Amino acid sequence: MSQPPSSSIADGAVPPTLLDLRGLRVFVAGHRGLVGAAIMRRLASEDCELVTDATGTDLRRQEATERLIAGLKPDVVVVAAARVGGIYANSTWPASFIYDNLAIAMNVIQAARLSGVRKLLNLGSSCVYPREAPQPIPEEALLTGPLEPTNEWYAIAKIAAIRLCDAYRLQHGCDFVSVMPTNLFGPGDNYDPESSHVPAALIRRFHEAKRRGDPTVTVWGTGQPRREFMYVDDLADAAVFVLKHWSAPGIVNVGVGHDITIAAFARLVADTVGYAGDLVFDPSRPDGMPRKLLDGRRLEALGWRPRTDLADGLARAYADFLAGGARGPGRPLD
Ligand SMILES: NC(=O)C1=CN([C@@H]2O[C@H](COP(=O)(O)OP(=O)(O)OC[C@H]3O[C@@H](n4cnc5c(N)ncnc54)[C@H](OP(=O)(O)O)[C@@H]3O)[C@@H](O)[C@H]2O)C=CC1
Ligand SMILES: C[C@H]1O[C@H](OP(=O)(O)OP(=O)(O)OC[C@H]2O[C@@H](n3cnc4c(=O)[nH]c(N)nc43)[C@H](O)[C@@H]2O)[C@@H](O)[C@@H](O)C1=O
Repeated sequence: MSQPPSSSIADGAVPPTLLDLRGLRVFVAGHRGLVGAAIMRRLASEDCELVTDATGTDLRRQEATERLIAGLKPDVVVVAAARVGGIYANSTWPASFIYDNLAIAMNVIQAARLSGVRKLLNLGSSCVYPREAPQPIPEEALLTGPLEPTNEWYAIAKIAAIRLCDAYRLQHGCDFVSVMPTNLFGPGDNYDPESSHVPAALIRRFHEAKRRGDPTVTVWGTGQPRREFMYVDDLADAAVFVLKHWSAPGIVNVGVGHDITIAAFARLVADTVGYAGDLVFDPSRPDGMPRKLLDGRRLEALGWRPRTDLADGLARAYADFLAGGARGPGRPLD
């Protein structure tokens, strides 16, 4: 398992601390997920008390969620619990993606207010932006156009969560903030072929093809879409940075500042895994959003930078996969 970055702030560029985490009780909802586990690793180097839900409460249930959070009495909540999946899962199970994510956001945010939580960090996603948003995508592009159809249902739930945080700030004075990370990958990812995102899907597919000696591997879509990929421990570092140094309505993008075609990304994953065969593209599979590069200047202006290079991050993710770190598809659909 890779170590989280200790700090990514250049000397002399540290902005004022708005929240001192020392001695605070921090509840990470979804602490076993890709993002939640990375945030737990990062918070381990802060002098705070980590509290988790050992019982696996279904956060879609309002009363159970309110009971849980009232009992845990956290000062800070990170909402990393969500129904998450790649392009196939999002387009195949729209009801689960909109319902689960609306319910989790609504319940956790309300329970946090009721129990007097001092700060809440809501995890959104770059998929909240319109399909035809300008590139790189500034935060101001939110709600300016139609969404990408392959993840519209999920995006609507994620946008509702952003607006919940803003509404609670307006009406109740709650310090609830939202970050929009780009596509993530890293230790403990979901490697299920149906519900995974492209990094985990391709790591597994190339690994299995190498083991079997397959001459070709199929990559979904045309290979032409562009994506921006961030190693999840960098996102975790940004999340803790935002908790400490950001307090405002609206959203903050978290990206790496450059993107890559899926074709080039697939070749990089093949090289990481040591697969030397050919790639075959399957255009019968959806490409999804043509491009999704975030404008990260808002966070950059505060002094935060990512630190993990894509090839290095992929090597760490593959090492974790080989060491048995892969997670399954998560909670069943109902
Ligand atoms: N992965 C990515 O590329 C990106 C992720 N994000 C955002 O980060 C957040 C976390 O995503 P990620 O870590 O990848 O997702 P994962 O699927 O890896 O983890 C999701 C977590 O949510 C928990 N969970 C799901 N449903 C429920 C429920 N009904 N009640 C309680 N807990 C639940 C899971 O619990 P359990 O472990 O018990 O199953 C799991 O711990 C999401 O908001 C997502 O939008 C944003 C951009 C990119
Ligand atoms: C983070 C973001 O992620 C999701 O959006 P997405 O960026 O389209 O996610 P993806 O990782 O599944 O695909 C990226 C690209 O890669 C191509 N691709 C090739 N081969 C495989 C493949 O084998 N699996 C997958 N999943 N994609 C593949 C695929 O066709 C597409 O062009 C949202 O639904 C939503 O969950 C969200 O928030």
